[in-house]
Amino acid sequence: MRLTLLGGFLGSGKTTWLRHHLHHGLFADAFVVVNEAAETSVDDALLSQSAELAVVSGGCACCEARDELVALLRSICDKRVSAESARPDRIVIETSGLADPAPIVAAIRSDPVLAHHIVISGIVVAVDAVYGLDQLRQEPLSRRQMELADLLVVTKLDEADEAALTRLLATLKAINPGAAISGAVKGSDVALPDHSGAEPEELDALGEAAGGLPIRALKLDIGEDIDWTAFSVWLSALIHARGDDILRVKGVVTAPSGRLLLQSVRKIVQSPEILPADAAGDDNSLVFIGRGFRAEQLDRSLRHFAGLRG
Ligand SMILES: Nc1nc2c(ncn2[C@@H]2O[C@H](COP(=O)(O)OP(=O)(O)OP(=O)(O)O)[C@@H](O)[C@H]2O)c(=O)[nH]1
Repeated sequence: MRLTLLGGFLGSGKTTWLRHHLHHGLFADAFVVVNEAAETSVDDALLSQSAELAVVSGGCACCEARDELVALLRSICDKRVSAESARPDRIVIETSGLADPAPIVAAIRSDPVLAHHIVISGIVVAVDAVYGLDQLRQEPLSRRQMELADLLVVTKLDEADEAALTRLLATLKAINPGAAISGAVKGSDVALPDHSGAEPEELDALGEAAGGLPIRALKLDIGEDIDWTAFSVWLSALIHARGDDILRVKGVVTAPSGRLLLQSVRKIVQSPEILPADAAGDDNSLVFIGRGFRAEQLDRSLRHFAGLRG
């Protein structure tokens, strides 16, 4: 089986790109494994409509959940052998935004069963056209992900400033000259601008601590009796004020207008997407990923703002 590892930093556009390619043939019939750093079922709610799917949610597949991932891949190999079927012939693993692809590749290659059945055919890394350069400057993990890619997919070209984009492209070329680079808008391939004359950024060496405090994921239950207007004002204000620390928010809420997928990447908030009533997913909890805040602080702030006790 050919295996594609799909990585990229928090909110870089992995799920959007994969969802598009599941619908449009590149990964038709692939078995999809989604790895989430936090327990949120947003990605499987979005992807389960188009693929056979399994979720590894006990942490990042490069560390805490590595054994879980290996066991899952072994079970896919066993089923294929016992069914004497050529399917699936392809696996895609969407890693969490906090995963380093290298230990995942090493875990697959060093397991005798997996090494026998699985060929790693490529590491695809999504790069956010808006925040990619900042992430290269500040986040050691993000830089490592981009350095390891065989294919760098620069996403969100529709949001990017052209000068910053050509600088990002030149910098990607400089840090990973062997990788192919493509562009995407909402998953569809889009031509990249000419960046042959652009100067790459001189990146400083990043120690492991360069990103400051560790990035953590936490889940906030918001309950069912919340005042939705107060909640949405609170969330917008929070992201506006702390969007450099709160790197990613996502979750599903049951609001009066239906089941809504809410998400933001730093200060960019997506318009809520209405999910089918029967799509997978836990409602009324949001996952916040970032640094410099605690669950109790967020909970207290929300309750105070929304006038809730408890
Ligand atoms: N404007 C625009 N928004 C995009 C594009 N691709 C993704 N997004 C938005 O960016 C946000 C994050 O996209 P996802 O595909 O969920 O990113 P991800 O890398 O899977 O996120 P995590 O799994 O949480 O790390 C969502 O709000 C998407 O709708 C794009 O090409 N253009």
